Amino acid sequence: MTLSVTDLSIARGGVPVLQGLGFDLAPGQALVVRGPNGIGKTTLLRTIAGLQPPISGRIEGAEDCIAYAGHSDGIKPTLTVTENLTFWASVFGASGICPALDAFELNDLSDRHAGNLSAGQKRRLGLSRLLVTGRPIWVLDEPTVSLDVLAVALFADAVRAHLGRGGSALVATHIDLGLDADVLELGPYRAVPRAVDDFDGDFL
Ligand SMILES: Nc1ncnc2c1ncn2[C@@H]1O[C@H](COP(=O)(O)OP(=O)(O)OP(=O)(O)O)[C@@H](O)[C@H]1O
Repeated sequence: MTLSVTDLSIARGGVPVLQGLGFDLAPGQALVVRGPNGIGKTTLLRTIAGLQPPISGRIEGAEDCIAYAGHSDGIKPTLTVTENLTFWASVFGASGICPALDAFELNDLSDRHAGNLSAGQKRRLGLSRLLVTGRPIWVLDEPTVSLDVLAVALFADAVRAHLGRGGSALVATHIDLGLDADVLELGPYRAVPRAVDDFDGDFL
């Protein structure tokens, strides 16, 4: 399934941040979203994941196809690692959790309560959820935060394997993941602030 974004304009907190954005993300493709702090990477990914509406524009091919990993890991702290993955597998109808445990080297932690894991371990658990969703389009917001060098490599391997299976990935990151990826630079799409002259005199 190709994700197709056309003439997209988006806002955060009621303030336009990006406008006129368009791109396609095809099966097997990774697209790295780049831009300085505050330009709208998170806002773009939230919009594509369906967590907020755009101002205007079209997003096609996303419905029931997106697995989103945002800043929050979304883990259930009172459940063990295995119980968390089993819960998500049941939600998404996945047949097993072993590939997820293996890919993120979680087997030794499988009986630990998720709330007692370190930040990087929690992040590995949160990312492992991607593998039990069965969804083809991974939308990932700063996925490597808290990960050490080994875990970053595990994550990059998981993305490569996903692309090899015909999946795709849209990744906002400030680091080089070593992926064979295209780059979507958001600078040219920064929304133009309204000129002071555009405001009604009574408002000012
Ligand atoms: N909850 C919010 N309410 C209002 N404005 C927000 C909110 N969250 C972010 N913003 C603003 O929206 C704009 C876009 O923020 P966003 O988080 O999408 O940027 P980003 O490119 O992901 O930044 P970073 O690289 O720092 O994570 C920024 O100006 C930010 O200050």
